Amino acid sequence: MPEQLIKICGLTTSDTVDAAVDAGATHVGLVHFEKSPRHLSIADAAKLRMRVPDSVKVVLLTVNMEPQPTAEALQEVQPDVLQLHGKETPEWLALIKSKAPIEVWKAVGIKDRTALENAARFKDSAHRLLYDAAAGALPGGNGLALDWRLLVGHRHALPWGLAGGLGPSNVANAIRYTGAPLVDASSGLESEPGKKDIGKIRAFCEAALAARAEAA
Ligand SMILES: O=C(O)c1ccccc1N[C@@H]1O[C@H](COP(=O)(O)O)[C@@H](O)[C@H]1O
Repeated sequence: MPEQLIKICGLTTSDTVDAAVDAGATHVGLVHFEKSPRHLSIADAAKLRMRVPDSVKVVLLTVNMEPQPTAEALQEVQPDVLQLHGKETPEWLALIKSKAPIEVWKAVGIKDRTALENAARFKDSAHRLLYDAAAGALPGGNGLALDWRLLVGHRHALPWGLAGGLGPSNVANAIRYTGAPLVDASSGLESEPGKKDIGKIRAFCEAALAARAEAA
């Protein structure tokens, strides 16, 4: 049975990074986007990154950031994965890849079947697609779920993950219903915008791992 991948995103403190690692997250996400309540400076992201053991991957999330500053951020933070959560094109991804050979995930807002099919345009430029609800007030991190029914039976062009409105109470159903190999949550694990709740992080990881074990 493949491992259930779990990404806890928008972590901003040492204790919540440690809690995510201890709870079984396979990926921890650090957001560098000034409009986000989860924004970290590159220097702070680099400091938090140092706490994460090699067994857990660090994902740096940016939104429409130009390739040159992106390359500089990658150099400083040394993440394992770059998650692009804006309107970046396949050409943009290719340019970033030419500057820094790193795993690149493209987040795509899914409002209908056409949007899901169009995500295949990243087939040669991304390593993974992350399906999220179509943008709300922010490009992501809005706690909005996409219509999971769209994913059932879909032939994915790349490895993929499910984001958008996930939390401890719905992640098991999301895994059962869609078979998502990776689940990603941020605002659903907070007590207020930007403040992660350690109890919710633990409950999310436990529910995701139990759902995957049940499917075995
Ligand atoms: O978390 C943010 O503030 C954010 C800002 C800009 C783009 C993406 C952002 N978060 C990512 O959005 C998805 C869904 O989040 P949620 O669970 O619905 O809150 C996830 O990948 C977040 O990391």
